[in-house]
Amino acid sequence: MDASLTASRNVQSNTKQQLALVPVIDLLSPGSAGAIADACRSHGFFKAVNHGMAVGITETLEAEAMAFFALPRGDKINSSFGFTKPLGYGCGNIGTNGDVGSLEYLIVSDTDNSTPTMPIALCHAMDAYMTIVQEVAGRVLELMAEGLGMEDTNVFRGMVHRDGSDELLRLNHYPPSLRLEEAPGTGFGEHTDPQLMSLLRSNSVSGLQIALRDGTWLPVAPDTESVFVNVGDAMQVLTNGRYRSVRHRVVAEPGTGEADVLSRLSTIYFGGPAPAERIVPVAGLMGALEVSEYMSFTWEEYKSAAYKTKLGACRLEPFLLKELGAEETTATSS
Ligand SMILES: O=C(O)CCC(=O)C(=O)O
Ligand SMILES: [Fe+2]
Repeated sequence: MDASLTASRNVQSNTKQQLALVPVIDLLSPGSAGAIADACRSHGFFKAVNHGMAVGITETLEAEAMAFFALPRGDKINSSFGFTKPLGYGCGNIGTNGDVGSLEYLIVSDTDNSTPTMPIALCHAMDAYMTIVQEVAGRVLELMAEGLGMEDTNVFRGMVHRDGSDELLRLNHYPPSLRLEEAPGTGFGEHTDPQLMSLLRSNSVSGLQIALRDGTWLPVAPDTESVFVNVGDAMQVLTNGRYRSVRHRVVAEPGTGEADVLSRLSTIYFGGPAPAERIVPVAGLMGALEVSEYMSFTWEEYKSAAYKTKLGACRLEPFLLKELGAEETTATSS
């Protein structure tokens, strides 16, 4: 066989194998910025180790969250009374457009301090967690900029860590008792996160899957010691498509015997900008002749458009500048 053909086949199959693995990045290693840029381009997702988050704080949050979700349903509903939707407690629904999932959740915002009747220990645990997760988010956002060779490595971090920025913390709990008869297996349906990026931690119960670029689903083994990073839609636009948001979902495992008593608990930090922030490709990143792939919009406009769609919709699609051609459009919306 032609040696160059064999070599090219090997490269293709190596690339496929590499894609099938979740990139693992040591945030303290000297090459982390480059490795993060590669992962954000290829997967829009990676696992961060050596992130420096205090174990005690994450364990306390997990314990307080489990205690909260163990409360009677009425108490959980009452405890988030006063929150403006989508903040607060919810069960079975995801958003307001008919999406369902086998989970209950609690969403709080960093700027909305109206936590009227939530258990005080849980509030403290969430505050403490928010402080440490924001530090990791800042570091990751800086490395994301550095990996693109940007002169100002504070651009993304500055958007998310600013007065009035839209930072959320979400606790998701998937008890076997909530498994859906009408849509078995649906823990949390496939979607991309709209923000710049999300940081996800979970207990040791599996379920998270990410979509690779070829559309295949890759199960992500849970790892209680690591933080998983999702590239969000806003980052895709800010980098004019260099970094791609990742489609992901949670599959509710059928569970047998022992596994039936295990519930997945995940904690997700979403790093979004202030409502009036304009989401356009960062000027310092654009080549001389490069044009934006997207219309100009504010975070507020994007968020309200996203909330009107079904969870699995390609939410960036309506903002694509179609002149780029049909092929480009299809590739970007995946
Ligand atoms: O609960 C999980 O593990 C992931 C959920 C998720 O993707 C989300 O809340 O946006
Ligand atoms: Fe998500």
